[in-house]
Amino acid sequence: MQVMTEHTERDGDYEHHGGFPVYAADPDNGGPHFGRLVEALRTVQDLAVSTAPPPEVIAQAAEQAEALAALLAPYTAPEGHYPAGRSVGLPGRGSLLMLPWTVEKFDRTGVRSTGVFRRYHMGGNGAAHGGVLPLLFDDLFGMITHAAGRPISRTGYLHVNYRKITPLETPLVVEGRVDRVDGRKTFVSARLTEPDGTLLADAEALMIVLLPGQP
Ligand SMILES: CCCCCCCC/C=C\CCCCCCCC(=O)SCCNC(=O)CCNC(=O)[C@H](O)C(C)(C)COP(=O)(O)OP(=O)(O)OC[C@H]1O[C@@H](n2cnc3c(N)ncnc32)[C@H](O)[C@@H]1OP(=O)(O)O
Repeated sequence: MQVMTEHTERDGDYEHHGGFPVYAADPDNGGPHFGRLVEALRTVQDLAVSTAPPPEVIAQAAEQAEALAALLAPYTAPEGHYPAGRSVGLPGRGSLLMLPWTVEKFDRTGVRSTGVFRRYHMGGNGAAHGGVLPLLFDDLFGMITHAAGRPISRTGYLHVNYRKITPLETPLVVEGRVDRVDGRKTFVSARLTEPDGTLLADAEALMIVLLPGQP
């Protein structure tokens, strides 16, 4: 996967990143234990929304969670200086906010990512929550815009068509591309499918290049 490297082909005005801080991928993916920590925390998230332990177990879990928070709290760092979101070799770039998906293709012609929605992402009746699909598409559209060499852009609008119930714990594919560029505007689209091509959802969005200094 090629992300924000010196070799990525870019538009001439690429360096105008609005007011964004300068980010760089973390080549170490947060070091030898970070991926393990993120996966353990994801499993805790899955269990936190799907278990009904007795009060004494909840009390024990609360104590351990509070102890973990106290362990990490002294190490807060400025945006762009922690591995979460920059560990491009980890599912969801090592960010708990992102879906734990793996980028398989990342170039000017588009981005493809594969993964599953987990228990944590459930809405109702065993299906993925409607709100996590825009999250998946929005992050994909950010990557597509980036992979196409466009300057840092923000989402102007994002439209999702929910075509079919999105299952949990089922390998899925999301793939999208730039459809059209018009000045600062990048029109992008993507499809979420099962491996056999069954369409679950599709989306289109407008990504707008930030002006110098724009937040
Ligand atoms: C990381 C480390 C290394 C590893 C890297 C791994 C890969 C990384 C990949 C990726 C990186 C991540 C990159 C970030 C991605 C983030 C994505 C988001 O979710 S952003 C959050 C949600 N979006 C907002 O919060 C925007 C809020 N809105 C705004 O800030 C403004 O509206 C803004 C800047 C988007 C535009 O405002 P104006 O005043 O500059 O521009 P105006 O004139 O309004 O619009 C420009 C053109 O766009 C049209 N336009 C604007 N909004 C529209 C809309 N909603 N519908 C239709 N047209 C719209 C306008 O009509 C105008 O068009 P005409 O030039 O006249 O043709």
